[in-house]
Amino acid sequence: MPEQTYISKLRLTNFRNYAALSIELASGAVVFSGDNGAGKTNLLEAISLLTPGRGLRRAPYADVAREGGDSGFALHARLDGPDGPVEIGTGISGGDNAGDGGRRVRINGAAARSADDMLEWLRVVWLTPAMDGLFPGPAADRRRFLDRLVLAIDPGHGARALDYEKAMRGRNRLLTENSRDGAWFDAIETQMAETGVAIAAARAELVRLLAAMIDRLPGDSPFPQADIGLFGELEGEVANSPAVDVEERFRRALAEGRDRDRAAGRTLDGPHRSDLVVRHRPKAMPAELCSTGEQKALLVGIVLSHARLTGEMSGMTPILLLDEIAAHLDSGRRAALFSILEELNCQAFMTGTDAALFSSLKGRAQFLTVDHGTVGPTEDA
Ligand SMILES: Nc1ncnc2c1ncn2[C@@H]1O[C@H](COP(=O)(O)OP(=O)(O)OP(=O)(O)O)[C@@H](O)[C@H]1O
Repeated sequence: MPEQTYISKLRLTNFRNYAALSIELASGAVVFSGDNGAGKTNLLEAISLLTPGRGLRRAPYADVAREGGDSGFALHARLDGPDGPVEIGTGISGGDNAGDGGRRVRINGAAARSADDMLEWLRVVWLTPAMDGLFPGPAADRRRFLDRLVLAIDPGHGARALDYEKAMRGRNRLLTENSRDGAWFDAIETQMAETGVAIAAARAELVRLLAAMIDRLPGDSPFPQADIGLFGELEGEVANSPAVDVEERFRRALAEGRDRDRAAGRTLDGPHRSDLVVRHRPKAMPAELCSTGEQKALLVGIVLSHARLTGEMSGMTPILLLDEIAAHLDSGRRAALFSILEELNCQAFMTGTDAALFSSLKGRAQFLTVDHGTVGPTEDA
């Protein structure tokens, strides 16, 4: 059984529409309700910055800093978990160069080497309305979703992806500059082959483990089982051949593809072109052809299975951010979601304009009302 990790206290300074906020949080379900524009998603965004990356909106930090503030922002969380309380702080300082150097992270008062260090203490996973178009939408969004799923069980994945992108940008520059510097190409392509195959292997492993977890969803679950797979040459090869052989083949393919890629002005093959393929198992239908509600239910099933996997792999329960989760779910599905969340023992933040959608959680959740930069207990909850 993974041990529960949860945020017991959250403090925001100059974060979006919050000038200063300090709230105590319960360990299970937490419901934020309030009018449109009150600041519910902003709270989830703050929590999503407790994991590496730019958070659930992928916004530039300059946009996150409160309008009318000093161009900086800070957030601070107190975590309670198996290792006792941990204090995590992150933000950017104000002034002319706000955010230029990325955001700073402090853990228990000491500067972290990188944002990846936060993964030692907590894993955060989210589902937002922006992800409703994930299946019919562009492959890049599914790749990003997939890579976030990998990161939650394999903290080295972020650095790997950055190294690959950096090398690929270098190669693309050589291509567009029409460079013939073979030694320089060789060096960059070797790096792309190493990191690219590592990325493909990590994705393939995640899909294998997650598929096994999805199989544990009951066949009659309101969140249908998904068949998941990867579309990508490297991901296919790593399943069947030793990584060194795949690396060598990819390195050779890159070298042989230079003229073609030069004509295209960019690298045409590699894990940056792969895709996550999802099918609705009970309907035997590609996910992108399912109804909006069916797609949402599929996605919820994947995210819940992934939460279970993350707990089992990392030994700590992930923190779930479920923005406007009740909107597309009928009351039966909502009740099923709440009981799965309780069984997973995760701290789960849920938002909605109407607290009544969460009424079956009365007495089992913390209800907070958000009102233009303030947060207080919801009356009648
Ligand atoms: N940098 C910023 N400084 C001040 N206010 C901001 C900043 N960025 C966004 N806001 C404000 O935050 C509010 C949006 O908050 P948020 O998206 O959290 O709303 P919400 O409660 O989730 O609403 P909805 O129910 O419509 O999704 C808007 O009023 C917006 O103007």
